[in-house]
Amino acid sequence: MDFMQALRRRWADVDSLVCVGLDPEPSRFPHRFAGDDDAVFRFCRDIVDATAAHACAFKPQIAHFAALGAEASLERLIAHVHEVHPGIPVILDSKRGDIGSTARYYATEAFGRYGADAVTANPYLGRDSVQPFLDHADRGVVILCRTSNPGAGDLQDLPVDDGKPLYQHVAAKIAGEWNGNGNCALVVGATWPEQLREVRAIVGNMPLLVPGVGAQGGDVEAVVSNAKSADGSGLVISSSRAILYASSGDDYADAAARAARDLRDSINRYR
Ligand SMILES: O=c1ccn([C@@H]2O[C@H](COP(=O)(O)O)[C@@H](O)[C@H]2O)c(=O)[nH]1
Repeated sequence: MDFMQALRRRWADVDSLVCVGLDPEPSRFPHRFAGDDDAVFRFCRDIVDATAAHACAFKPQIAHFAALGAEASLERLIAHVHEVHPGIPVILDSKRGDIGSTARYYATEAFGRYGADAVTANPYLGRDSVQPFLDHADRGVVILCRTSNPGAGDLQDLPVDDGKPLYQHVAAKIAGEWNGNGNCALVVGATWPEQLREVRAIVGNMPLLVPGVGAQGGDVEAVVSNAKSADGSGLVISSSRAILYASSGDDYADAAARAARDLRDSINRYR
């Protein structure tokens, strides 16, 4: 089953648009992990196992592992998801973007080394820089369009040609030209509900990865109302810190499960 099929099946099977972000920060781990050499893997594994029933996808952020020298933990974590929770797609958030000859290696890193089902990519260098990812037709390529951060508009809102902002051209180009294999999705931040509405109008039913609820304060009702697809799905709404660190006590896994379930329920109220 390819990434898009797996995602659609998962939306339906668990009636959830929640993506659980995996952004390990050892200083925020519960005390029981102090001195544990394998803390990054074990903490993330516990979160995965506790939240899987409510998740349409998992999204590990590569810098959170690489900065700790914990790439091996990331490999094991993704293998764990595939082995213990088959059918839940893993989106590796690495936002890669480089000339084509190097991008080939980034594609091998994401899909070969880590075994991710999808990867985030930066379109700034143009189509040839994303093509090595697009060529993996069974994997998803989730391309930055209108990011969740405060400075997103610095470049992404610059008017192009007809006065429309750059992010709308990115959305149109990817939906119209880069999606020949049907494996593209876009990143649009939950913090920008109006832009979400604009992008949905441009891309039809293409999946949107939407980070920015939870710790960044995005409004769930506005996200879902403005950006759901025609059938009430189409969204991968990602939350990391609000789920991972819902409790710093020994109930961290149960608290994470409750946070993921509550987010699912709150999203479903507006679908
Ligand atoms: O526009 C973007 C693209 C990616 N991210 C990533 O999502 C998570 C958000 O974490 P929270 O704790 O839920 O705020 C993080 O890994 C970012 O790198 C994003 O926030 N915005």
